[in-house]
Parts: sequence; C-alpha cells; structure tokens
Amino acid sequence: MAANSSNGEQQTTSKPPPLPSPLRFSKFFQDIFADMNPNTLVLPVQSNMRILVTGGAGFIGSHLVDKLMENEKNEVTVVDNYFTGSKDNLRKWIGHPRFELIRHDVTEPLLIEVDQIYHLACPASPIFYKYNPVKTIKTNVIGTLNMLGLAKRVGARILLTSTSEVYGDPLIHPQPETYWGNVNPIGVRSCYDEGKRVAETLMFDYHRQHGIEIRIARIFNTYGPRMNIDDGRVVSNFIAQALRGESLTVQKPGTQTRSFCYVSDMVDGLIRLMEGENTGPINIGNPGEFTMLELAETVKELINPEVEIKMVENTPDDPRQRKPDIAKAKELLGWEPKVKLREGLPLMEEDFRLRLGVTKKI
Ligand SMILES: NC(=O)c1ccc[n+]([C@@H]2O[C@H](COP(=O)([O-])OP(=O)(O)OC[C@H]3O[C@@H](n4cnc5c(N)ncnc54)[C@H](O)[C@@H]3O)[C@@H](O)[C@H]2O)c1
Ligand SMILES: O=c1ccn([C@@H]2O[C@H](COP(=O)(O)OP(=O)(O)O[C@H]3OC[C@@H](O)[C@H](O)[C@H]3O)[C@@H](O)[C@H]2O)c(=O)[nH]1
Repeated sequence: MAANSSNGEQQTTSKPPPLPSPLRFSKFFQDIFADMNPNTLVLPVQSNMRILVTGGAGFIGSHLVDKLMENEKNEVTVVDNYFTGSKDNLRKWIGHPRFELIRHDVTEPLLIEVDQIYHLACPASPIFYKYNPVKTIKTNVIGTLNMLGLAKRVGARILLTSTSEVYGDPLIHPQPETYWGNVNPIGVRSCYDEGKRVAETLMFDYHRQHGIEIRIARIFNTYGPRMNIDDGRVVSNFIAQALRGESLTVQKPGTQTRSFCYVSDMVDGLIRLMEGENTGPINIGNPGEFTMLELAETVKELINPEVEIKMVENTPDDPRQRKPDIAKAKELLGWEPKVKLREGLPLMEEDFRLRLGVTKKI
C-alpha cells in the first residue's frame, strides 16, 4: 500500500484495494490462486500484466507503449479518440498479438479487464485544449471518473498524468509537490489546469474511499519525436519553423521560463512511479530552466542559423516561470533525467526532418 502524500500528512489509506475482477482468475489464470484473501493475494510472476494506456496514440502515450511492449509479459491495450493522437504513432504494434487498439472516448464508460491503467487521455497543447474547453474539462473530470470506476471494478492500479499546470502561475520557484499553486479558476486555461486539479482530487477520493491504488505524476513540459508538427507547443513550433525557414515566434515577453524533459526520460519516470510504492503526486520533469528567448536562440544555432526570431503577442495567463523540484522523484523513484536539451533537440530535429521531407545540408 502506498505511503504518505506530498504534504507529509497521512492522507493515504491502508484499506485493501478491491479484488481483481473474477475474470482475472477464470479467463487466464484458472487454478493459479489457491488463496483468494485480498491481503495475502500475490499475483504470480509468470502471469501477463494487462495494461491499459488511455491516450496511447498521442505523443507521450505512444512512447510509453513502445517501452511497455518491450516486456514480453505485458499485454497492452490503447484507447484513444484520435483528437490529437494518431494510429500512425502505433503502426509498428498494430496486429501484434500482445497489442490491442480501441477507438474510444474516455468520457464514455469502458468495460474491459486490466491490471494497470496509465491514464493519459487529454489534449495537452494549449491550442488544442482551448479549442473545445467544455470537452477538455469533461475529459479530465468524467474521463478520470470513468477510469477510476474501471480501476475499482477490476481492482487495477491507476496512474494519472497530471501536470505542472496545477501550479498555475507559480509564486514559489522551483515548484515542490507541497505547493498548492496559483491558478485562475475562470481563465481560458482553467479547463485544463483546474480539470487536472479535479482529476487529482478524484484520484485521492477514490483511494481513500475505495482503497484504489493510485499514482499521480505531475509532468513538466516534455518534448521529443512524434509531437504533432503543428501541435502549437513551443519546442515543436520552433523546430518546424526553423526547418521551414520561417521566423521563430517568441511570445512576449520572451523572458518566461520552462523546463524541458526529453520523452524517454519521462517514460522511464512514469513506469518507475507505476511500479513503485508511492501514490505521489510526484513531479517528473527536467530542472534545466530556459527562457523562451534562450530556447529560440538554441534552436536557431543548432538547426538553422539563418532564421529570424520575432516577438509576437502572448495568450492570457501564460505562466511566467516553471521549474520542477525533483527531490522527491530522486529519493522515492531513484529517477532523474539524463537527456540535456542540447542532446534532445537534434533527436527531435531528425524526426521532424523526415516527416517534413527537409534534408540536412552538408
Ligand atoms: N507533453 C507535455 O509536456 C505534458 C505536460 C504535462 C502533462 N501532460 C499530460 O500527459 C498526457 C499526454 O500528453 P501528450 O503530450 O502526449 O499529448 P497528446 O495530445 O499528444 O496526447 C493525448 C492523447 O489523448 C487522446 N485523447 C484526448 N482526449 C481524449 C478522450 N476524450 N478520449 C480518448 N482519448 C483522448 C488524444 O487523441 C491523444 O492521443 C496528457 O494527459 C497531458 O495532460 C503532458
Ligand atoms: O510559438 C510559440 C509557442 C509558445 N511559446 C511560449 O512558450 C511557452 C511554453 O508554451 P507551450 O504552449 O509549449 O506550453 P505551456 O508550458 O504553456 O503548457 C504546457 O505545459 C504543461 C503541459 O501540461 C501542457 O502539455 C502544455 O500545455 C509559453 O510561455 C508560450 O508563451 C512561444 O514563445 N512561441
């Protein structure tokens, strides 16, 4: 059972998690379990782990699926409504006997049998989550309720990919998990950041009330191959602009900061959190902090020194600074990021060149 919450208070529960669904025993594992007592029940190591990844056709989700599929004991099911994700991200697994892809919207109930749920489904780029804010908040609230209902019914452990946006425009820097945030509840970003805050609340309420095993990751800005070319987020924008020979659009004032984590580090952190003993919330991100002007200069230097940098208008409530305190991830998960920004950008450039059909001049 998981340990204390981030505030150091005993907010977790020692209630036993619900028993796995009877199908867990009848369909796949007849005769394996002699002892059905939930307190002593240990799943045999030789059994396959049935893992659901919601939002698995998206950027982080598809990299997570790649990593999970490396383990021959994992059977992976993805559900996705393809709003910002694509089957193309999963093409190498389609038809694989341990892989299943279901077109499904998490705002509708889902009845399947699984042991673990990585719940990622939610548009993450501000352009996309603001496009239909009511749908975004439904995805965060009703979608998370549905996945918690599923976890409760089948006794699965569930991990939520929350976000650094729960800290809003932070007044404490860097942000530890104990910080409660500075969030505008009625702004244009609220569908996402307040939505994720409610999702975190639901996770803890299901944990305390029903004994559900929960894990919460607070993800900081993540980048890497497979981001949508016109995703709208800053790293993908700058790389696509540099490769197309367009000006890099720095939103004013340009001094706002972000900390960028390469996607392989992120996936490693998420799996460690799921497999570990702590509920979280735990920050997962790279503490290397850059202003948007510094990021633009770096992309220009590495990818196309000929492009210009132009200042453009910003959008409301843009957080002015953001950097994770990752002491907890280091201590509890033995995790810290390995890939520096200057190493990760060229890996992403390679993928964007292929997709945009822009070859490198030698
Ligand atoms: N990438 C980041 O920097 C970052 C930072 C913080 C948190 N996160 C969180 O990580 C998760 C994945 O982010 P990402 O960057 O891969 O984004 P993404 O947009 O590439 O992936 C999200 C996936 O969820 C799917 N989806 C959206 N709404 C859905 C719904 N109602 N039902 C089913 N599927 C739905 C999309 O089609 C897409 O495949 C999200 O929960 C996001 O909030 C990401
Ligand atoms: O073309 C651009 C795009 C963005 N920006 C700036 O770059 C910074 C980062 O913007 P992004 O749109 O990439 O992402 P944000 O940091 O605002 O939010 C992100 O962080 C938390 C995650 O949960 C989300 O996935 C994502 O919304 C902002 O200050 C924005 O103003 C630019 O300067 N130019």
